[in-house]
Amino acid sequence: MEMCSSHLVSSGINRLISDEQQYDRHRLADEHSLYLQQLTDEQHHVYDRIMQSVNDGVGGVYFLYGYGGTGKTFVWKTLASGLRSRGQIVLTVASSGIAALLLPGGRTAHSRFAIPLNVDEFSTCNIKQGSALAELIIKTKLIIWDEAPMVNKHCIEALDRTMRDLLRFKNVHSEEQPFGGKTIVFGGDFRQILPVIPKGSRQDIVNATINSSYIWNSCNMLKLTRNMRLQADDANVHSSELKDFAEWILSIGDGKCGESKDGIDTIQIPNDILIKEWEDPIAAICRAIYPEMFWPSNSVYEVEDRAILAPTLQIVDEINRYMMSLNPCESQTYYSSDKACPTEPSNELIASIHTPEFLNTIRCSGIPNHELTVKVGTPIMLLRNIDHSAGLCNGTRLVITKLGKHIIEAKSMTGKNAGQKVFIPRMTLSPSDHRIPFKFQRRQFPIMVSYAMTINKSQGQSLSKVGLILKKPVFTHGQLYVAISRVTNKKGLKILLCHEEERSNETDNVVFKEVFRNV
Ligand SMILES: Nc1ncnc2c1ncn2[C@@H]1O[C@H](COP(=O)(O)OP(=O)(O)OP(=O)(O)O)[C@@H](O)[C@H]1O
Repeated sequence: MEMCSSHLVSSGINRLISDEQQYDRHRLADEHSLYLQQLTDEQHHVYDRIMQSVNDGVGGVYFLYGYGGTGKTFVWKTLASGLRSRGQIVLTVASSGIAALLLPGGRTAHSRFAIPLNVDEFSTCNIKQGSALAELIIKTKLIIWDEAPMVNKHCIEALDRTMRDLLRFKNVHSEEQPFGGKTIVFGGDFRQILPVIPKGSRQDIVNATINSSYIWNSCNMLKLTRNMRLQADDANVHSSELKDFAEWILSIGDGKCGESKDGIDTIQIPNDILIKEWEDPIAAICRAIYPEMFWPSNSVYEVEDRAILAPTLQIVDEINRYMMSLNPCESQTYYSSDKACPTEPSNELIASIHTPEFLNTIRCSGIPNHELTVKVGTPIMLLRNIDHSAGLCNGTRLVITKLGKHIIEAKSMTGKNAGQKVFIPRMTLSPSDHRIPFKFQRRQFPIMVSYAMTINKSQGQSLSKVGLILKKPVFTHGQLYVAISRVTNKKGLKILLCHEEERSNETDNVVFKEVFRNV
């Protein structure tokens, strides 16, 4: 949506620019020198390259490649504090709301750059020349875009096209320079789930990633290889055990574990992670991850920092229903009101098909179901950005504390706002799913129950206990890697396999190795 310039520019002051210059420069200068002393040699090299590019003002495109825990966020924080302490503007964005929360002053790329929801090779951002947002971009010294491999390359190309155009009055060569001659640094891990292309083939998915874009030819690669999370971790855990676990996770991400056949690897799950004793697989995985829920006299239902993951929504729903049945509190069901958006030209026949009753039956990811049953104590996940500064964005997990008629009260589970109570209102939501060939609106609380969630939805979450249930093997690139890398502690991970007739410790791992061809 185009930002209203008059609203953001009042009495000659561009609010978007002044917001970005409001940082406490003394505090940031102290923070910056502290971070700078701590940087490892490889982190320092990355920092120097990017700072050099900003200071020279010549622009440049960089990609910082490093798996989880190598300190990408640490480098982003050092860069941002260094430039902001000088009063310079750094825009920090991420492809998902959860990753954006980890960045200082972070926003999602879509909201920051007004990127359209449905993009193609001709798309541009909704930013007008002369608008407040255009001025902000012109004044920006550095753009940091985390988790870039999970977004469709057309989103990144839309920003490139827009910036080449916006900067042409400032830089006569902007149209020939990537991102109009600004410095931009992308980050991320190609082992994770790649852009989701509904009904897309393997080739379509690989083709939609940033390293299949024309932008990639201008990208300077920078790498981080040392796992800083493991170094910082609990000294009680034997470090060689942690190292082995981290290497096992990486070998799954790289597709270098197990035997390969027709592009699918068969891997073995270690005995201490596998759940072998079970009658009912759903009950068994729930008992492993939420044992307190099975204690008869228990009144404290610990759900924080835990989740059960599965590849498909169907199993996720089954687990959530099962877990809800263990909570003795009274349930409340909220029904959405759905309506079709008018079509042009208005068509009586279509209107008679898209009745509210028909719309109520539609279930798709990204919007809540028509019928939403919850209880006090139910863990939920937000499906929309509500208030980024309060840590309430798409993907934030909370626990319900009170159920009203028009509002739900909940408590944040993680992050700097953990424990804080918030109110969630009903919102009008429209699905952006290409598979629904017409537009409709649903008014409902923007939440889903999250005892269990799909692996795709868990990307970016950091959890102390993870249960992975595979009634069917994983089916796309990165799913197994993302599922098992949500925990850093081996003890927190349990896997239950029930996709074979006979009990086995083997399952599939899908890695599109061609995606690593040029990284
Ligand atoms: N040079 C450093 N000195 C001290 N601690 C560091 C350093 N670099 C990273 N860390 C710490 O290591 C942990 C992992 O770093 P960070 O979160 O930046 O990694 P990441 O690559 O962004 O991981 P992810 O992709 O999983 O978010 C953090 O606790 C961070 O504070």
